[in-house]
Amino acid sequence: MAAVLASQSYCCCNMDLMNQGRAMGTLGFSSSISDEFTRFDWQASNRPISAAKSIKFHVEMRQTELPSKLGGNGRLGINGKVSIKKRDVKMVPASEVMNRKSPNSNKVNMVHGSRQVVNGASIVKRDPTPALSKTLNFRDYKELPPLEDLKVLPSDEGFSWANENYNSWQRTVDVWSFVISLRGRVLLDNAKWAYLGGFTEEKQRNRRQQTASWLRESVLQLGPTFIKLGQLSSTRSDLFPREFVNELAKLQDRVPAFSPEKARSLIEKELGAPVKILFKEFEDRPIAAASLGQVHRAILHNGEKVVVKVQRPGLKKLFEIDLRNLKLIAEYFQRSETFGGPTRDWIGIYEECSTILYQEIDYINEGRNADKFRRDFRNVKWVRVPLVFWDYTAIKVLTLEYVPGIKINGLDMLDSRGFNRSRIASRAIEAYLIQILKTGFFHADPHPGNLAIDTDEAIIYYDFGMMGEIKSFTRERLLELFYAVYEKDAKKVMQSLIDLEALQPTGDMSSVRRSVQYFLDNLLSQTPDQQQTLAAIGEDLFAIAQDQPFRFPSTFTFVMRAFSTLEGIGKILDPDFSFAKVAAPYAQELLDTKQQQRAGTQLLGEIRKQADDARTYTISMPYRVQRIEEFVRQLESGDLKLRVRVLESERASHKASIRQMGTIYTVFGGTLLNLGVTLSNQGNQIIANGSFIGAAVFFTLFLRSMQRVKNLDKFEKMI
Ligand SMILES: Nc1ncnc2c1ncn2[C@@H]1O[C@H](COP(=O)(O)OP(=O)(O)OP(=O)(O)O)[C@@H](O)[C@H]1O
Repeated sequence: MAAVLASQSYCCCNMDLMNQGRAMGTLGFSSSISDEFTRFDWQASNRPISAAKSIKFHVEMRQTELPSKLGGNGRLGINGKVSIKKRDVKMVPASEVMNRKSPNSNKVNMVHGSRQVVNGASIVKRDPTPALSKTLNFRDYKELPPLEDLKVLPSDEGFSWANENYNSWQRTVDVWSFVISLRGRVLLDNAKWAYLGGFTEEKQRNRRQQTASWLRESVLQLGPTFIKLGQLSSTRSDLFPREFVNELAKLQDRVPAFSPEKARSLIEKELGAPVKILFKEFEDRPIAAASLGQVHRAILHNGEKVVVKVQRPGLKKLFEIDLRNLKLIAEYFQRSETFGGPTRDWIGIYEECSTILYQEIDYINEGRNADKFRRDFRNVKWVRVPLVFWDYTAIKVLTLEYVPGIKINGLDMLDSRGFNRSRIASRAIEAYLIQILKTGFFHADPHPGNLAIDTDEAIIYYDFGMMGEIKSFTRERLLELFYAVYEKDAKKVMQSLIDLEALQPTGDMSSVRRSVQYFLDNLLSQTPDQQQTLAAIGEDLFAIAQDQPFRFPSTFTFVMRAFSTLEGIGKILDPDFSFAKVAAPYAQELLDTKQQQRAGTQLLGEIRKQADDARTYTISMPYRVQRIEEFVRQLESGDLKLRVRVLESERASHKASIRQMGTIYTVFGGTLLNLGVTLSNQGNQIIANGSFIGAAVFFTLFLRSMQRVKNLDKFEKMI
């Protein structure tokens, strides 16, 4: 079949692509009718394709269902090689391919590349039968965009942290200089506002903005540990002002890359063989560099295109030095009023961060996470998770299937492919709802760099270093919280928050309850067109938390942050996007489940009642049973409880008055004792003796009172 297809095919390829002379690329094609696609490996010689006599396609084993209109019937496994003669190849400049509709095509030729690279091709199947004369649109499926078009990443040379032989003392000095400067800046800002006064809100914002920019630059200078912590802090709107959070979020794109020599030597050390033996091809220039590692493209000997994520050399040692200092910093912040002092749990935050950091530098852990995440979504066709190549993976090297896509916020590219943006936005949120409500295993960092869109509008996930898990216990509590919010019941909301350890119960919770009630009233009284964004709701929540004994667990803040990031992405993709609309069926499902549970409980109650009634009729009721029933009735109506309560409070007040008398006896006894001593010193022995006797009587009375209190306590324990 493949041969037939080839012999009858006419191919037009993108000239830019042809002239690159790359040894290998992959093209895919999709039928414009069925939208099923087949993948082709495009093999050419090392010289430019324009100089080659023919272009060979190695057809991959993916099955396709050729539409019957095209002569196909049912499933078809295509395997083998397809050669297309050069005279059948028409070269078209990339720009033309992108904008032009081929005369026989009912679709614009597909373009690809998350980095503005335009590669496209189409095959026009020539067939004498008019019914079969259809266009099959080719699209480069796993094409490696030319490196020249990729952004050149800044190098890490010149940064002190890039040198692996860290001098522990020098590093400590660098870190503490930063902390002292930060403290100085914050103190100066506070002093200016307090003493000079007259600062408008806008001026304060500008000043905060300056400090935030300074902080981002300093963090970049301090290197991986601080960059990662900065990125993590950009999720904590509950801890830092908005300007800081926004600046720190920019760290995502600004991390310098390390040299290919370092990358190659680390791969060799980790995988036990030189790169040129391990891979058929390995690109020295990384396609991305992040705080903890960088990503290189490569091709395995079997032709599989992969990405190799290589960890920054010497990270563990750097973490050890930095975390030692960070612990001291957290302890210092905990004591310092400037940094929120005892109202913030800095030590707890330090511990969370250190756990995350160590988890993130274990790529085996990341690979396992990717596998689990892929399993969770195996039945959801529109979510794609790269495969892990375990034979090429170690603690510091992770090799994954190369699954390129368009960045989820790359609007121009999405539009040029005719993608349905609103569907993409809904899918992004829905995938997240599945993680939170169903699988309980969620991607804790779904920023736009970690989400891309595949050729069939599927969502591709990258980076599984930071995953969150919602244990079934927590999930149940979260559901309770959801139901309580739905029922607008502030008391239940508070109880769920206490169970989730998000709220610390203190003596007087009335102010917290008022804040929660206010929040609920505002949240639920809105009409659909007044609905706040999730980000705004999150901010309200965090604002409430500022003055209350709340400490949101990191899981909660990650979930909130993830939802508001995705909601932001949703709004960029589709201005009419509504989170509530996507979430509604899930919320309804949860409410239905609750309803069913309630119905189940009611049924149980009914059965119990009927059993009781049956017993009433069949068993004769002697006097004793009647008494017991009367007793139970009183218990149920609360009479008995009321009386017990009265007795309890009576006993408590009785004890308090005995204690009060005891105190009075001691005061009198002490005074008489003092008087006796003074009189005795003055030689007035007879009156002094009288005072001593009086003192003895009062002390005896005091001892008796204490004994009575003790007896009452004993009695209370007995009943
Ligand atoms: N399997 C893949 N196929 C194609 N591109 C990939 C793949 N994995 C990663 N990338 C690209 O590399 C970039 C960085 O990858 P990744 O997020 O996994 O690195 P990271 O070091 O964990 O970064 P960070 O922790 O800062 O998010 C991604 O945004 C994506 O563009």
